[in-house]
Amino acid sequence: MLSLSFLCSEPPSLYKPPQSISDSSSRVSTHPFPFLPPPQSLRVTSASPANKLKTPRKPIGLSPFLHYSASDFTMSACNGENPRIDDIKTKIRVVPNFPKPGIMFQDITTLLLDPKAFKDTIDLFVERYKDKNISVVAGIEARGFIFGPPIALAIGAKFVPLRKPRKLPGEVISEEYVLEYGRDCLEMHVGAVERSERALVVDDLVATGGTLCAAINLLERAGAEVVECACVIELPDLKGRERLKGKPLYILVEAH
Ligand SMILES: O=P(O)(O)OC[C@H]1O[C@H](OP(=O)(O)OP(=O)(O)O)[C@H](O)[C@@H]1O
Ligand SMILES: Nc1ncnc2[nH]cnc12
Repeated sequence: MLSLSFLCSEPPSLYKPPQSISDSSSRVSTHPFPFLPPPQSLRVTSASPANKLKTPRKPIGLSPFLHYSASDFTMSACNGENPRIDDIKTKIRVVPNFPKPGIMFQDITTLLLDPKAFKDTIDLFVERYKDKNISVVAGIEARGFIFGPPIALAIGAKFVPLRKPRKLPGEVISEEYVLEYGRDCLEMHVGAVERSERALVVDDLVATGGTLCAAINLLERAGAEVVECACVIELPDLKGRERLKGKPLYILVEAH
């Protein structure tokens, strides 16, 4: 097996612990759902470099936590996008101190329990990418495998899994990267992507941006053009979008 390994650049700043965590011994607290903790101050946004190219972003002040722009309202055929995003953000559980102390873990498994919110999530991405001539959706293990395939099927693109080391059986290229809580590596099958293909990278969350950076590097080394990266959640305080080599990032929800 041929394995070429490259190391992504260090993140500009790693995770800063939250100012107060009420329950440091337990990972789960209370929530509107009996079994879920309360949502953090999640801010809803569809801002991305791609949007900025189309329409200047102008918050219209619906709420201190909801930042909409004119372009947000034009991205959906019936202007129903923001209620959908509002609902999606309430379905994401925040688990303090997982997988280690100080991390506020954004848990999308609770979003998956709600078929409407899960479908709305996929639909929002499909509406954005269906006419963008994308031939490859590259999903990042593991949670990018949940959102990537339904998007790929809906827009008529192939799905390419970007996997953790030693999971793919064929010849691979590899990229190492630095995480919010450790180091890791992504691999892609040689031949899965052809030169000049237009690729979308999908994951559940961008934190430091190291994972997306590694994914972009893999696709570009194969000769593909990375059109955009798409995630459900961004942790903007970690400035991950600054590590994406100038590629646009589209997200549904910001978490602080
Ligand atoms: O922007 P970054 O700092 O690179 O972090 C984001 C990545 O971290 C999480 O995956 P994780 O590595 O925890 O793996 P998992 O999906 O297999 O749990 C998340 O699903 C992203 O892939
Ligand atoms: N805070 C977080 N929640 C969920 N996944 C993550 N990956 C990196 N940071 C994360």
